[in-house]
Amino acid sequence: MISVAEALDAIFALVAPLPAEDVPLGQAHGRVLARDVAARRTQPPFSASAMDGYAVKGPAQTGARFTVIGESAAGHRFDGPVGPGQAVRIFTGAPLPDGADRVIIQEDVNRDGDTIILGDTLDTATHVRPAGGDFTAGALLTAPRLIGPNEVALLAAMNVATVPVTRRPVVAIIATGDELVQPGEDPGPDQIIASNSHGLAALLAQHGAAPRLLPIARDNHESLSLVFRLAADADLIVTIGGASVGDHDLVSAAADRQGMDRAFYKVAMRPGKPLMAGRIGEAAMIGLPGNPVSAMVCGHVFLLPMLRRMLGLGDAPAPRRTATLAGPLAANGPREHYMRAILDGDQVTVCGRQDSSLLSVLVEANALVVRPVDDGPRQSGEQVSIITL
Ligand SMILES: Nc1nc2c(c(=O)[nH]1)N[C@H]1C(S)=C(S)[C@@H](COP(=O)(O)OP(=O)(O)OC[C@H]3O[C@@H](n4cnc5c(N)ncnc54)[C@H](O)[C@@H]3O)O[C@H]1N2
Ligand code: MOO
Repeated sequence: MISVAEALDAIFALVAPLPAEDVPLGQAHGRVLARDVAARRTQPPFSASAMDGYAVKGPAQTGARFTVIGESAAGHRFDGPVGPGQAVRIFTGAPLPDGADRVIIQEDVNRDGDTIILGDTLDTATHVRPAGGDFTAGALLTAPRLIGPNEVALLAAMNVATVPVTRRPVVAIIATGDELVQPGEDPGPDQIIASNSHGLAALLAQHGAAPRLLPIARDNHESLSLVFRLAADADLIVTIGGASVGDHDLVSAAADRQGMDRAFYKVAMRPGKPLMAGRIGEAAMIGLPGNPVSAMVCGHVFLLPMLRRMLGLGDAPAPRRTATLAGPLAANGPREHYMRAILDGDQVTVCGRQDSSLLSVLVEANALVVRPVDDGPRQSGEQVSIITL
């Protein structure tokens, strides 16, 4: 059995960053910027007022008088210069008139017809936003990066209406097993509902993939071959279940029949031991264990890092941090253990039931405590490594 770190390295070697495609700005949220993008204009394109008030030129002291000669509003500039002793009524976002160097906020002004008299409590700020104060034409939003709402706003301000993003990885998800039916169907007496396939589809979609849930493959070679063929054009094929050593665990043999070039089988981790990975033709293939929590944990530990690599976001394991144990833990065995746990502030409580079939426990948990191989017993108050869910 190889270690989790070795398995992750082997998995990274199975995939490469995908090519870019152009999408309208309205579809860029949640995608990965594939190339640096240059601002197509300067923002603000002119010196602008930051406040509602009066644009004036020259020394502005308490009691000074200015004649109001016009108005500058956002979208409607005042045409012409402002000279000494003159003021232009101005509003936030409006172009600063030529000659003006300062905006006096209206709260600091008394107005009498076309004359303003500056009050006793003048602030010293100019309230002017210089041209290009945010960015200048040609300034870069650098890639790669995940495009969130803030990036969407910046790209819009840069007048970038079409955005180069990494193509979404197409991930075919194949649940396997005679015991499975889809949610909403009528299970027979010995059947259960396929769950982790749907959970993984959600996890992958949330992180930028295009998941495709294929029909459930039954525990025979014909069915498995048929569903594998449906997955042939995916970037990544994820099978669930049938990975262990039982008489009906046929995924490995079925993958071999599809010509799988195997990278590894079995990882020293818990849950997730019977994990396999390789390539089938143009696609990478990951075979996950069937236990619902095992599959979801492998999703966090292997699929998401793999997805980030395909999206061009680099090669890194699931981010970890430390937290303080709220209770003692027994020694760990020979497999790296990903224990479902509840993180509250800095305190982490490991859930009492760790069986890899318990989705209700996974839903209560918001973190995985990562126990190294052969980690000794841990006391309450000790620092442990965690992955947040
Ligand atoms: N003799 C041994 N038995 C087992 C070993 C072992 O080393 N020696 N390993 C155990 C471990 S660890 C795991 S994990 C499981 C994994 O087995 P498989 O990957 O072959 O998974 P299945 O047997 O097909 O299913 C396990 C379990 O999960 C349920 N399942 C499967 N797919 C789904 C799905 N899409 N949604 C919901 N539930 C699913 C399935 O009904 C089983 O209950 O093997 C141990 N055995
Ligand atoms: O590895 Mo299995 O995933 O422990 O339940």
